[in-house]
Amino acid sequence: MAGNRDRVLQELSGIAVPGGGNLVDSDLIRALNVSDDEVSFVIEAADPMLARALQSAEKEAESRLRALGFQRVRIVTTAPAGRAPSVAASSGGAGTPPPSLKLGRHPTPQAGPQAIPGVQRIVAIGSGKGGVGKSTLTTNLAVALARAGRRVGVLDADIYGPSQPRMLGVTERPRSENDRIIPVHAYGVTMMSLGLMMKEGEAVVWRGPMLMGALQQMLNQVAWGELDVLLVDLPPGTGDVQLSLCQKAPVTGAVIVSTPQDVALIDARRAIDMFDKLRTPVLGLVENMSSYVCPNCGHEAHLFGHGGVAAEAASRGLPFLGEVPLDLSVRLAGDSGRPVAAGEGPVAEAYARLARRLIEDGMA
Ligand SMILES: Nc1ncnc2c1ncn2[C@@H]1O[C@H](COP(=O)(O)OP(=O)(O)OP(=O)(O)O)[C@@H](O)[C@H]1O
Repeated sequence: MAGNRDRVLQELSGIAVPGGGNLVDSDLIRALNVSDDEVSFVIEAADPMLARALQSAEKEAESRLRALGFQRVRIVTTAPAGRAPSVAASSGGAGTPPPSLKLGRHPTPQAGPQAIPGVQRIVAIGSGKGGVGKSTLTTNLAVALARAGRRVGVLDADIYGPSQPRMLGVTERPRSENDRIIPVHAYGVTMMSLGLMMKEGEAVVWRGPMLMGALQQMLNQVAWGELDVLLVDLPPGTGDVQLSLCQKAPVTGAVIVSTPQDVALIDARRAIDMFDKLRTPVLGLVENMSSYVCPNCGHEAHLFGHGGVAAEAASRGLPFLGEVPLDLSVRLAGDSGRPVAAGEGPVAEAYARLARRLIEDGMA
């Protein structure tokens, strides 16, 4: 009950913590769940020493909440096992001291979505299912938009599998200047990715709050400059990153990518429902791997079916933005860091059509 939750927060804000402040305004409470007779939450400390120092605050919270009438009170105090990975970014040359940037800190309290100065629109590219080509679409759409004269940025928020650096052929590390991260540029696109801050293959082991902190830094600490549109490559599914993005930034809307297969469409529906719940408009659907034209005989086959995404869009009253064929050149280009949209041919034209559609509809 909302009233119970407010009472719990009020009680917790009366409990002082070492170093000043209280449990609530020091942003230590996570996963608060309140029902009629039960309350549970996590106190997340920045390090194990602080976690130990917070034990008396935990005890006090438990007895105060029991005194409020809660039958069951479950509190867990945790701290990250290791230090957050620090940024290995350098200004390029060997021997240059690394800049004082650290990604993966806890999120700083923010009253609501915060605009990025100079950035006109933020468009999230999402999918319900992994591997449907969301990152490939983001890269190529960005390149096609840049070729059409738009000022485009790509924020690679696919935190568990950042692939924008590889697909845009970028290996240089971002620089820092006055505590700001200077993004990199390729094919006319301004880009920033966690993948540029980590060694290749290094798994990101951050948990929810640190992920949110990293995303917040990528939105607000990167010097994005003047952009008509910032495309955000989301991780697949419906999780913390999607939620944080819509809470921390004024997202113009989301484009959902799916293959025509039923299983992908089921997951795409989940993604659409999630954006509805987050009150982020779904700007439209894109069908990827739509058709396959045999390079030898020219026969067109529909390996994953065809038209399913357009039908889904029609049944939901959402715009169908267009389709991209299944073509070996897309993968080869992505793997070699030379996006297919930067060249010529039918696939590059498919991305150019999508870009024109977004521009005409005022989304980019
Ligand atoms: N239209 C296409 N034709 C051929 N191959 C494609 C096409 N679109 C994507 N691919 C290939 O499919 C694979 C998955 O694509 P991609 O990484 O973009 O998917 P994703 O949805 O972003 O996946 P993830 O779940 O990792 O975020 C890649 O190897 C990519 O090159």
